[in-house]
Amino acid sequence: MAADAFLMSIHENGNPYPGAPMETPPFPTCRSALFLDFDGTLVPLAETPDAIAPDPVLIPMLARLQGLLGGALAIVTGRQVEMLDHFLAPLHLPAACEHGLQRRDAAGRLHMQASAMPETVLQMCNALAADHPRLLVERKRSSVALHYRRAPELAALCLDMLGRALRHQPGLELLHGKCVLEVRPAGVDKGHAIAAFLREAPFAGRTPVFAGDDVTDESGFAVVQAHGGMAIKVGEGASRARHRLGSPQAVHAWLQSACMHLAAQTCAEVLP
Ligand SMILES: O=P(O)(O)OC[C@H]1O[C@H](O[C@H]2O[C@H](CO)[C@@H](O)[C@H](O)[C@H]2O)[C@H](O)[C@@H](O)[C@@H]1O
Repeated sequence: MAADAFLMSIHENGNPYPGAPMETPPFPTCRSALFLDFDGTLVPLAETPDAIAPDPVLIPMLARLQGLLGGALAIVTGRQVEMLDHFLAPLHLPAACEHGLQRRDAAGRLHMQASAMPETVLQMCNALAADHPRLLVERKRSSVALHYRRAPELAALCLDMLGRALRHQPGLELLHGKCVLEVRPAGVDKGHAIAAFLREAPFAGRTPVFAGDDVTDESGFAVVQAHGGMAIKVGEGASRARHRLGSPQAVHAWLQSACMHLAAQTCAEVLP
Protein backbone atom coordinates (compact mmCIF):
# COMPACT_ATOMS: atom_id res chain seq x y z
CA MET A 1 0.00 0.00 0.00
CA ALA A 2 1.35 3.47 -0.82
CA ALA A 3 2.22 5.48 2.26
CA ASP A 4 -0.50 8.01 1.59
CA ALA A 5 -3.16 5.32 1.24
CA PHE A 6 -1.81 3.75 4.42
CA LEU A 7 -2.18 7.09 6.24
CA MET A 8 -5.70 7.49 4.94
CA SER A 9 -6.58 4.03 6.18
CA ILE A 10 -5.33 4.93 9.65
CA HIS A 11 -7.39 8.11 9.66
CA GLU A 12 -10.51 6.45 8.31
CA ASN A 13 -10.43 3.08 10.04
CA GLY A 14 -8.31 3.59 13.15
CA ASN A 15 -5.32 1.32 13.68
CA PRO A 16 -5.08 -0.87 10.56
CA TYR A 17 -3.28 -3.50 12.65
CA PRO A 18 -5.55 -3.81 15.69
CA GLY A 19 -4.20 -6.00 18.40
CA ALA A 20 -0.84 -6.42 16.70
CA PRO A 21 1.64 -7.39 19.43
CA MET A 22 4.59 -5.03 19.71
CA GLU A 23 7.25 -6.99 21.51
CA THR A 24 10.71 -5.88 22.55
CA PRO A 25 13.01 -7.14 19.81
CA PRO A 26 15.60 -9.86 20.41
CA PHE A 27 19.14 -9.00 19.28
CA PRO A 28 20.32 -9.68 15.75
CA THR A 29 22.50 -12.74 15.33
CA CYS A 30 25.58 -13.21 13.16
CA ARG A 31 23.15 -14.58 10.50
CA SER A 32 21.16 -11.31 10.40
CA ALA A 33 21.14 -8.56 7.78
CA LEU A 34 20.49 -5.25 9.52
CA PHE A 35 18.60 -2.40 7.81
CA LEU A 36 18.24 0.89 9.66
CA ASP A 37 16.20 3.98 8.90
CA PHE A 38 18.01 7.24 9.66
CA ASP A 39 15.83 10.21 10.78
CA GLY A 40 13.73 9.41 13.84
CA THR A 41 15.43 6.02 14.24
CA LEU A 42 19.19 6.56 14.47
CA VAL A 43 18.94 10.32 15.01
CA PRO A 44 16.24 12.23 16.93
CA LEU A 45 14.08 14.50 14.79
CA ALA A 46 14.93 18.19 14.70
CA GLU A 47 13.17 21.32 13.50
CA THR A 48 14.88 21.31 10.09
CA PRO A 49 16.75 18.62 8.10
CA ASP A 50 20.12 20.33 8.68
CA ALA A 51 19.61 20.75 12.43
CA ILE A 52 19.94 17.09 13.44
CA ALA A 53 22.64 16.24 15.97
CA PRO A 54 23.80 12.62 15.61
CA ASP A 55 25.09 11.14 18.87
CA PRO A 56 28.92 10.93 18.74
CA VAL A 57 28.75 7.19 19.48
CA LEU A 58 26.63 6.54 16.37
CA ILE A 59 29.41 6.38 13.77
CA PRO A 60 31.80 4.06 15.65
CA MET A 61 28.84 1.90 16.68
CA LEU A 62 27.65 1.48 13.06
CA ALA A 63 31.22 0.70 11.93
CA ARG A 64 31.50 -1.97 14.63
CA LEU A 65 28.13 -3.50 13.76
CA GLN A 66 29.02 -3.60 10.08
CA GLY A 67 32.14 -5.57 10.90
CA LEU A 68 30.35 -7.93 13.27
CA LEU A 69 27.67 -8.64 10.64
CA GLY A 70 30.14 -9.41 7.87
CA GLY A 71 29.20 -6.18 6.10
CA ALA A 72 25.45 -6.90 6.11
CA LEU A 73 24.31 -3.51 7.38
CA ALA A 74 22.58 -0.85 5.29
CA ILE A 75 20.87 2.47 5.92
CA VAL A 76 17.42 2.82 4.33
CA THR A 77 16.41 6.46 4.26
CA GLY A 78 14.54 9.26 2.54
CA ARG A 79 17.69 11.36 2.57
CA GLN A 80 19.95 11.89 -0.42
CA VAL A 81 23.09 9.79 -0.36
CA GLU A 82 25.28 12.92 -0.13
CA MET A 83 23.48 14.07 3.03
CA LEU A 84 23.72 10.63 4.58
CA ASP A 85 27.47 10.46 3.89
CA HIS A 86 27.87 13.96 5.30
CA PHE A 87 26.24 13.02 8.60
CA LEU A 88 27.96 9.62 8.85
CA ALA A 89 31.43 10.67 7.63
CA PRO A 90 33.86 9.00 7.22
CA LEU A 91 31.57 5.97 6.71
CA HIS A 92 30.18 5.19 3.26
CA LEU A 93 27.73 2.48 4.22
CA PRO A 94 25.57 0.50 1.85
CA ALA A 95 22.43 2.61 1.61
CA ALA A 96 19.05 3.00 -0.05
CA CYS A 97 18.34 6.73 -0.32
CA GLU A 98 15.41 8.91 -1.40
CA HIS A 99 13.08 6.10 -0.28
CA GLY A 100 14.72 3.63 -2.67
CA LEU A 101 15.35 5.83 -5.73
CA GLN A 102 19.13 5.57 -5.21
CA ARG A 103 20.89 2.54 -3.83
CA ARG A 104 24.56 2.02 -3.02
CA ASP A 105 25.31 -1.68 -2.77
CA ALA A 106 27.93 -3.31 -0.57
CA ALA A 107 30.53 -3.04 -3.36
CA GLY A 108 29.96 0.73 -3.51
CA ARG A 109 28.11 0.64 -6.86
CA LEU A 110 25.32 3.19 -7.24
CA HIS A 111 21.99 2.02 -8.66
CA MET A 112 19.79 4.95 -9.73
CA GLN A 113 16.21 4.89 -10.94
CA ALA A 114 16.19 6.77 -14.26
CA SER A 115 13.69 9.35 -13.15
CA ALA A 116 13.66 13.10 -13.53
CA MET A 117 13.07 15.60 -10.78
CA PRO A 118 9.38 16.63 -10.79
CA GLU A 119 10.21 20.24 -11.80
CA THR A 120 6.66 21.62 -11.94
CA VAL A 121 5.99 20.29 -8.44
CA LEU A 122 9.26 21.80 -7.25
CA GLN A 123 8.19 25.19 -8.64
CA MET A 124 4.80 24.93 -6.90
CA CYS A 125 6.49 24.10 -3.59
CA ASN A 126 8.91 27.00 -3.98
CA ALA A 127 6.03 29.38 -4.73
CA LEU A 128 4.12 28.21 -1.64
CA ALA A 129 7.24 28.53 0.52
CA ALA A 130 7.79 32.06 -0.81
CA ASP A 131 4.34 32.95 0.53
CA HIS A 132 4.90 31.01 3.79
CA PRO A 133 8.56 31.33 4.83
CA ARG A 134 8.27 28.79 7.65
CA LEU A 135 7.72 26.08 5.03
CA LEU A 136 10.93 24.49 3.83
CA VAL A 137 11.55 22.93 0.43
CA GLU A 138 14.18 20.20 0.25
CA ARG A 139 15.26 19.52 -3.32
CA LYS A 140 16.69 16.06 -3.81
CA ARG A 141 18.04 14.30 -6.89
CA SER A 142 14.71 12.86 -8.09
CA SER A 143 12.21 14.01 -5.49
CA VAL A 144 11.00 17.05 -3.57
CA ALA A 145 10.14 17.31 0.12
CA LEU A 146 7.90 20.06 1.47
CA HIS A 147 8.50 20.39 5.23
CA TYR A 148 5.87 22.01 7.47
CA ARG A 149 7.35 21.17 10.92
CA ARG A 150 7.76 24.89 11.68
CA ALA A 151 4.23 25.63 10.43
CA PRO A 152 2.01 22.65 11.32
CA GLU A 153 -1.11 24.75 10.74
CA LEU A 154 -0.21 24.73 7.02
CA ALA A 155 -0.31 20.92 6.72
CA ALA A 156 -3.78 20.86 5.15
CA LEU A 157 -2.89 23.60 2.68
CA CYS A 158 0.28 21.73 1.60
CA LEU A 159 -1.58 18.43 1.31
CA ASP A 160 -4.35 20.03 -0.71
CA MET A 161 -1.94 21.73 -3.12
CA LEU A 162 0.19 18.64 -3.71
CA GLY A 163 -2.80 16.32 -3.85
CA ARG A 164 -4.33 18.41 -6.64
CA ALA A 165 -0.99 18.78 -8.45
CA LEU A 166 -0.52 15.01 -8.54
CA ARG A 167 -4.07 14.13 -9.54
CA HIS A 168 -3.14 14.15 -13.24
CA GLN A 169 0.42 12.86 -12.86
CA PRO A 170 0.17 9.08 -12.40
CA GLY A 171 3.95 8.76 -12.61
CA LEU A 172 4.37 10.61 -9.34
CA GLU A 173 3.53 9.54 -5.81
CA LEU A 174 2.91 11.50 -2.62
CA LEU A 175 4.48 10.26 0.61
CA HIS A 176 3.28 11.71 3.88
CA GLY A 177 6.02 11.44 6.47
CA LYS A 178 6.50 13.22 9.77
CA CYS A 179 5.67 16.90 9.10
CA VAL A 180 6.75 16.40 5.49
CA LEU A 181 5.11 15.72 2.15
CA GLU A 182 7.39 14.15 -0.43
CA VAL A 183 6.77 13.82 -4.16
CA ARG A 184 8.75 11.16 -5.95
CA PRO A 185 8.42 8.87 -8.97
CA ALA A 186 5.89 6.10 -8.35
CA GLY A 187 6.66 2.44 -7.96
CA VAL A 188 9.76 2.46 -5.77
CA ASP A 189 9.81 2.25 -2.00
CA LYS A 190 11.95 1.10 0.92
CA GLY A 191 10.54 -2.42 0.61
CA HIS A 192 11.81 -2.73 -2.98
CA ALA A 193 15.22 -1.45 -1.88
CA ILE A 194 15.51 -3.96 0.98
CA ALA A 195 14.42 -6.77 -1.36
CA ALA A 196 17.18 -5.73 -3.80
CA PHE A 197 19.81 -5.86 -1.04
CA LEU A 198 18.55 -9.31 -0.01
CA ARG A 199 19.38 -10.64 -3.49
CA GLU A 200 23.04 -9.58 -3.18
CA ALA A 201 26.09 -10.45 -1.09
CA PRO A 202 26.62 -10.08 1.82
CA PHE A 203 22.89 -9.73 2.58
CA ALA A 204 21.59 -12.74 0.63
CA GLY A 205 20.73 -15.77 2.74
CA ARG A 206 20.60 -13.78 5.97
CA THR A 207 17.52 -13.03 8.07
CA PRO A 208 16.55 -9.37 7.62
CA VAL A 209 15.94 -6.97 10.49
CA PHE A 210 14.61 -3.46 9.79
CA ALA A 211 14.01 -0.65 12.29
CA GLY A 212 12.14 2.51 11.29
CA ASP A 213 9.89 5.15 12.81
CA ASP A 214 7.63 6.44 10.07
CA VAL A 215 4.76 5.37 7.84
CA THR A 216 7.24 5.43 4.95
CA ASP A 217 9.00 2.46 6.60
CA GLU A 218 5.93 0.21 6.42
CA SER A 219 6.85 -1.19 2.98
CA GLY A 220 10.21 -2.24 4.44
CA PHE A 221 8.49 -3.84 7.44
CA ALA A 222 6.31 -5.86 5.06
CA VAL A 223 9.29 -7.16 3.11
CA VAL A 224 11.42 -8.21 6.09
CA GLN A 225 8.47 -9.95 7.77
CA ALA A 226 7.64 -11.73 4.50
CA HIS A 227 11.26 -12.98 4.49
CA GLY A 228 10.83 -14.38 8.01
CA GLY A 229 12.70 -11.45 9.49
CA MET A 230 11.99 -8.88 12.17
CA ALA A 231 10.39 -5.44 11.76
CA ILE A 232 10.86 -2.91 14.58
CA LYS A 233 8.66 0.17 14.85
CA VAL A 234 10.46 3.02 16.62
CA GLY A 235 8.26 5.28 18.75
CA GLU A 236 4.50 5.53 18.82
CA GLY A 237 1.93 4.86 16.15
CA ALA A 238 0.16 2.06 14.35
CA SER A 239 2.36 -0.31 12.41
CA ARG A 240 2.46 -3.73 10.83
CA ALA A 241 5.80 -4.28 12.65
CA ARG A 242 5.66 -6.95 15.35
CA HIS A 243 8.35 -5.35 17.52
CA ARG A 244 8.85 -1.91 18.97
CA LEU A 245 11.54 0.30 20.51
CA GLY A 246 10.47 3.54 22.19
CA SER A 247 12.84 6.13 20.73
CA PRO A 248 16.15 6.68 18.91
CA GLN A 249 17.81 6.52 22.35
CA ALA A 250 16.29 3.07 22.87
CA VAL A 251 17.55 2.08 19.40
CA HIS A 252 21.09 3.15 20.39
CA ALA A 253 20.95 1.16 23.62
CA TRP A 254 19.63 -1.88 21.73
CA LEU A 255 22.36 -1.58 19.07
CA GLN A 256 25.06 -1.21 21.74
CA SER A 257 23.84 -4.37 23.43
CA ALA A 258 23.61 -6.05 20.03
CA CYS A 259 27.32 -5.31 19.49
CA MET A 260 28.23 -7.12 22.72
CA HIS A 261 25.88 -9.98 21.91
CA LEU A 262 27.30 -10.37 18.39
CA ALA A 263 30.90 -10.15 19.60
CA ALA A 264 30.21 -12.94 22.09
CA GLN A 265 28.60 -15.04 19.35
CA THR A 266 31.58 -14.58 17.06
CA CYS A 267 33.90 -15.59 19.93
CA ALA A 268 31.80 -18.66 20.63
CA GLU A 269 32.04 -19.72 16.99
CA VAL A 270 35.77 -19.19 16.78
CA LEU A 271 36.52 -20.94 20.05
CA PRO A 272 36.68 -24.77 19.99
O1 LIG B 1 13.69 7.74 5.91
P1 LIG B 1 14.24 8.67 6.95
O2 LIG B 1 15.69 8.47 7.23
O3 LIG B 1 13.41 8.65 8.20
O4 LIG B 1 14.10 10.12 6.29
C1 LIG B 1 12.82 10.71 6.17
C2 LIG B 1 12.98 12.20 5.93
O5 LIG B 1 13.81 12.68 6.99
C3 LIG B 1 14.12 14.06 6.99
O6 LIG B 1 12.98 14.77 7.41
C4 LIG B 1 12.58 14.42 8.72
O7 LIG B 1 13.66 14.74 9.63
C5 LIG B 1 13.92 16.17 9.75
C6 LIG B 1 15.11 16.31 10.70
O8 LIG B 1 14.83 15.72 11.94
C7 LIG B 1 12.67 16.87 10.27
O9 LIG B 1 12.91 18.27 10.38
C8 LIG B 1 11.49 16.60 9.32
O10 LIG B 1 10.30 17.15 9.86
C9 LIG B 1 11.30 15.09 9.14
O11 LIG B 1 10.29 14.83 8.17
C10 LIG B 1 14.67 14.50 5.65
O12 LIG B 1 14.77 15.89 5.61
C11 LIG B 1 13.84 13.99 4.48
O13 LIG B 1 14.56 14.23 3.26
C12 LIG B 1 13.67 12.48 4.61
O14 LIG B 1 12.89 11.97 3.54
